[in-house]
Amino acid sequence: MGAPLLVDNADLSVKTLGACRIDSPLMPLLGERPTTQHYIDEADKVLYDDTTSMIAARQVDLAELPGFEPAGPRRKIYFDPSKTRVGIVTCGGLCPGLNNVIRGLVLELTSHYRVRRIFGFRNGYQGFIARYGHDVVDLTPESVANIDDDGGTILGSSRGQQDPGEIVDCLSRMNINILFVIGGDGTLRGAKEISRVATERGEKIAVVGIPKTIDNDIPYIDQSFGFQTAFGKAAESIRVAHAEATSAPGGMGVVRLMGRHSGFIACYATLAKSNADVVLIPELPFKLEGEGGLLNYLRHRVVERGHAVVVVAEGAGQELITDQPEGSDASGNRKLHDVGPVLSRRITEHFANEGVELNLKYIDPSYAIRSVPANPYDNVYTIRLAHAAVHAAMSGRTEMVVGRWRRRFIHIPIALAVSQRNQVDPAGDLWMSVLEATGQPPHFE
Ligand SMILES: Nc1ncnc2c1ncn2[C@@H]1O[C@H](COP(=O)(O)OP(=O)(O)O)[C@@H](O)[C@H]1O
Ligand SMILES: O=P(O)(O)OC[C@H]1O[C@](O)(COP(=O)(O)O)[C@@H](O)[C@@H]1O
Ligand SMILES: [Mg+2]
Repeated sequence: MGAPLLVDNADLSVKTLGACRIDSPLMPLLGERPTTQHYIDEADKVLYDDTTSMIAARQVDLAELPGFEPAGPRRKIYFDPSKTRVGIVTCGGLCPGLNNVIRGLVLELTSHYRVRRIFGFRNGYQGFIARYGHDVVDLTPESVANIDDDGGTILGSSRGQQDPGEIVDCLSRMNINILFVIGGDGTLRGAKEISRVATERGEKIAVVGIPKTIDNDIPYIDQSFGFQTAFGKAAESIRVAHAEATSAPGGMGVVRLMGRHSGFIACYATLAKSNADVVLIPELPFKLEGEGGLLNYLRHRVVERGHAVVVVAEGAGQELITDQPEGSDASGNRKLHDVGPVLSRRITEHFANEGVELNLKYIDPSYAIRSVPANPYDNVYTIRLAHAAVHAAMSGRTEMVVGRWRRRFIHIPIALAVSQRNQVDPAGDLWMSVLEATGQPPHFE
């Protein structure tokens, strides 16, 4: 759940393609400046641990404390901008802000580094594979100027595994030096494979990721881009559910939100509009029946208050559904059972058995929360991530992603970014806030 203390400097060290010998065109902007609370020098580190007890537990000297490499422009870079060719790809499910990242990469590459050739690969990793026949897209400042007005991705996306060898063949044929991958854990595993094959072949290709996850499930990132937009949109459904529930006798709203393995959207959307009575997340199994079960709790709530609102993340309560077939999607992700309708049916049956009036309204806004344009916060966040990714790649960093950790922009090795899943910690302060806001018991058991 939380980040393990076992991480050390070796896990945080970022690979590079070689020595940086070229003066960065950003030198005039950069100059010489020391680390402050608003700026980190490239030679400095961002501490992994951020409490005195965590640092004390290390029992090492200050210089040995594990730290992330800070993001930002380097004074010397690896690639010669005038000869650098760049590819960009978006993979996996949609997330608000994908177009913003594409736009940010293109604008930074062209306006500051004067890179001249940027190719967009269509429909995820399929775009590299000849038999799919997807054209590459020339990306220019003009072509990306206003793409951030729309949700989705102008490049398209896909699931389904592709051969990293064929992907590297394509990159070599096109003389591409830098590949930016925008995607989640699956995409980043793919990116790591691409980087491995390129290295085996002696190809100097920088592979830099901008982590995309609407579920906020990639670790070492305070919050993923698009997440704030998504939970803000999800909160609207909770508001609607509350209005329905309070406007009918025995009113109940059930809102199902995305979140396969991590209940962050459910928690944040609930806190953004504190009128849910119960939040159910994948991290916390719950019981329906019995004195301490969910059904009993909801019935009391409706009898006492006249209404109730339940927010359920899609991965919650999977253990309760045994009569639906198992399956997986094209990328091998397990297909989940649809908990919302099952939960609604069980609530309806329970109220009927107990003779308590119920007016249940079920709302599932799933795709409506991830296909929207980014909000102003995510506009800012995505452009800053894009800037950081371009600086990292031009300096020859590879097999890494950019992220924001404790408000500092940092480089994270892909291996570390996919080493575990970020989840809501039932013993953490986020879940405590949810319990405070809803008044629900810590467990339904
Ligand atoms: N272990 C892996 N190695 C190589 N490619 C992978 C791996 N896991 C997933 N991928 C590929 O990455 C792409 C996106 O993965 P997916 O799981 O659909 O989305 P996300 O990146 O959001 O997790 C797909 O083309 C998928 O086949
Ligand atoms: O229906 P699709 O396109 O396969 O995607 C749906 C799934 O992707 C997710 O949004 C997770 O994707 P990310 O966290 O990688 O963005 C799940 O919450 C959701 O079930
Ligand atoms: Mg994934």
